[in-house]
Amino acid sequence: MTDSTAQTDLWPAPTAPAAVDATVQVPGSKSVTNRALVLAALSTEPGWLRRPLRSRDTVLMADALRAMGVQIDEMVNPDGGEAWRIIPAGLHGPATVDVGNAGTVMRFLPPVAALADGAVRFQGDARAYERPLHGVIDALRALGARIDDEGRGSLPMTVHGAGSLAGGAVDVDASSSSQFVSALLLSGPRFNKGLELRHTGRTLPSLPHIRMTVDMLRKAGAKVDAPQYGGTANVWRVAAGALLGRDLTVEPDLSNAAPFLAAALVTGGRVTIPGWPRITSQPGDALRDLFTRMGGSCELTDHGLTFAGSGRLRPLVADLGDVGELTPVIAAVAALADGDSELSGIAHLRLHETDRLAALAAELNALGGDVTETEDGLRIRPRPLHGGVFRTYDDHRLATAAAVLGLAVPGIEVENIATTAKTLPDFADLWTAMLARPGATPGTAVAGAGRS
Ligand SMILES: O=C(O)C1=C[C@@H](OP(=O)(O)O)[C@@H](O)[C@H](O)C1
Ligand SMILES: C=C(OP(=O)(O)O)C(=O)O
Repeated sequence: MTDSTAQTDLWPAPTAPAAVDATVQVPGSKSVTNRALVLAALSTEPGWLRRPLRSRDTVLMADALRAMGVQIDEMVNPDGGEAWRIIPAGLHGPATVDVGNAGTVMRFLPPVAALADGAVRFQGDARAYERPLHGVIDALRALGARIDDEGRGSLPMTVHGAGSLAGGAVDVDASSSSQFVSALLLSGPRFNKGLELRHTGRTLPSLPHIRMTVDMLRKAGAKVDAPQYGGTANVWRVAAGALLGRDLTVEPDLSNAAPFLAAALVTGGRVTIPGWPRITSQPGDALRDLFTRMGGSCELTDHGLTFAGSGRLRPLVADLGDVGELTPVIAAVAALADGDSELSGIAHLRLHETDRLAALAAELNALGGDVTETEDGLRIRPRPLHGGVFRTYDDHRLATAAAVLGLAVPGIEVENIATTAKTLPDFADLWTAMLARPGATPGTAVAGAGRS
């Protein structure tokens, strides 16, 4: 959780002047956008991506694919947002890929590079060199790829693509990141023998994200056998075959809806997220259940999701292993609740943008909280909190979690709010606009036993 950012760049988190009453248009899903870009690049024909997320992670993905020969034209979508036209081409090196600190770019693209003709160099932010990649590197080597990582098992590295990859059966321990599985599955149809992937690890985080991968592969025409989730089977099979170009409209990013829904919960207000899908593989859909358990209620209609707080914040005892990326905002709400929370199943968060368990404990405790790390999660005992600097460790979800706390705790200054550009560049403006809504009822109390 090294903090490389100077503390001079501080954003005063606004307190909620009243119960929020707002409609928030949340931009497109990072996970869907970056999967769609990879699948489109591997297709046999051009495709469209409508309302894609434009953020640091997705621009890095698009630029990396362009560096390997894919054409991506950016246009205005007639129904709003942008439309990206993706025109696949023979993938080739030499190329350099900047992964930034995007797990999706650093894990999903090495298999694509193995299919390219030529050398593809991977580099990125300092933190990207610490995040695990061995599952992808070892698997690709077993499937026939040549990779020069100077024995590190992590970035930086060069994939020496041979224009094709044998493929076949491989064992992968993906207990440190589900993205190892998604990465190999996404390129699997283009391997000569397809792919048979057996997960050997004791745990497998973020299953909904793997389900999203399988779902999007099938919609692109791939033949995929997936284990019954929740069962004991652990083998995925992808048949070799062509991927079809699609015309896909990207759903709003439901994980990025978390801070806005949390605002309804914390202020006893109401927030509507238009376009919330009725059926989705996004893990953020679990917020409907999790935040209802924490004291709110929700209604899902054809217009979207309306979530209302009750003025009361209940603690949460939950295994968040499926939905790890929701943890920082949930932890912020839990720190304001009227009882002790226990969040488990999230040891792998130590390997995310920063060590999220250490960072959340340190920053909440610096404001007067009582948070301890457990072997696989956090124990959060609400205490009266006071203002102060909330360090964000270049982690977008630490920054949005701090904004949630700031609604109820005066004087919180968020370091480097601009780090939200990883997945939600408009965050600060959306937040301010949400709080300025004329529908707000002045004088409504803000919930939270933990605030000062
Ligand atoms: O495949 C994806 O799009 C993601 C998978 C998850 O990664 P981990 O399994 O490493 O947690 C998640 O946390 C990340 O934000 C996005
Ligand atoms: C873990 C996350 O990102 P990444 O795709 O970089 O793994 C996240 O967005 O919470």
